[in-house]
Amino acid sequence: MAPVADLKDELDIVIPTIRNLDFLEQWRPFFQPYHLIIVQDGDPSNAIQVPNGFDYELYNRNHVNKVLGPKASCISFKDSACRCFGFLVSKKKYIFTIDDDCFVAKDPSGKEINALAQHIQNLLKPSTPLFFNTLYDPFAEGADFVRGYPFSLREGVSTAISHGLWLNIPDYDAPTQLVKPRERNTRYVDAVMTIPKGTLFPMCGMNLAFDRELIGPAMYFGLMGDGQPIGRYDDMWAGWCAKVICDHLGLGVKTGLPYIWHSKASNPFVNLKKEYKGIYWQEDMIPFFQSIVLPKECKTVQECYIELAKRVKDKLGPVDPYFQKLGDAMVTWIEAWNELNPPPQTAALAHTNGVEKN
Ligand SMILES: O=c1ccn([C@@H]2O[C@H](COP(=O)(O)OP(=O)(O)O[C@H]3O[C@@H](CO)[C@H](O)[C@H]3O)[C@@H](O)[C@H]2O)c(=O)[nH]1
Ligand SMILES: [Mn+2]
Repeated sequence: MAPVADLKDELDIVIPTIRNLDFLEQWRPFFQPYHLIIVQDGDPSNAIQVPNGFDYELYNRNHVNKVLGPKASCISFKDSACRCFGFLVSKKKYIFTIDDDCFVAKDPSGKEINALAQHIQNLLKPSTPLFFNTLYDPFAEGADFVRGYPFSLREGVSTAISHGLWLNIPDYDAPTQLVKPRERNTRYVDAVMTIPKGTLFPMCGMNLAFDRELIGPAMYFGLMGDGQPIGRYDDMWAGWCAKVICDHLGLGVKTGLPYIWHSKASNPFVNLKKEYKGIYWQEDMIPFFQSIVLPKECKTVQECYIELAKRVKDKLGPVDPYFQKLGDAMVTWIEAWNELNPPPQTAALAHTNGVEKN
């Protein structure tokens, strides 16, 4: 792999955790130069030990409530969806988010995979959503555009999201887990490809990176877990919203390398209880997202997202009252995002007027 741009001052690593952070020892060579944002879920009185030598900030539920006040209602509790709070408070251009049961995988040659470096490569190089390159990522070393690929499209578009994959425990839904409890993913597919414009995909949050300045406000992981009728659709919801907005704004989404080693299979029966409404509702959710054509007046992610929230309430509200709540929470999320991430000119104005943001 070509030398990787050093983004240590431009990228935060966001980790949701309800367990412990021992997994960081394996990632130390790759992660130590980076700042970690740890979002501790569950009981805030539990002490989470962070291995020595890492630069980090840790937020538990008390911090979420303190930072957001009433807007904290949009941040899920007791679900990996809580990770999006880390996206909100970060001040960096890039985010890499990883689960605490994901370890360093090895490629077929036995070499340890620096997943972060591959995500950075994916994000810094253009995507090609408008015309599929059959030799996959044309910007990868040793690859290029194939014959017949229009030269007018070879510049590509900016990449907003890099979606990595998993060896060992694949990200299957509960019914599939129940039917195939011992199935392990041993296939290492050496490819990165752009997901074509107009095509949705199931975004998994366990090995994911994105450009926060390009798509951050759309990376809301919804209302899941405690007090909600659904779980384990956090990343899926964010992925569908983000992909529709990327398509509208001419941004790219890539999937494939890097792989991580996913070590823990969560309980399929517990997962089924969390997922079952989602499995049923997604037969309405997917046609909804496939039908979305955002107005040309929507020029920012926030404008797109607020429009999307309106349509969620309007079109999915009749499916279940949950979507009314979700639509409102999407608006709250954007309000929180704008409050914590004011546009530069606003921030500068607030500063000159002596209105220091605390
Ligand atoms: O209530 C919770 C549960 C978990 N977490 C943290 O979130 C991640 C993922 O947890 P886990 O590995 O148990 O979940 P999986 O079934 O393997 O994967 C799901 O998680 C999402 C992908 O990231 C997606 O919904 C499923 O693929 C770990 O870091 C837990 O510590 C939590 O914060 N709160
Ligand atoms: Mn897991």
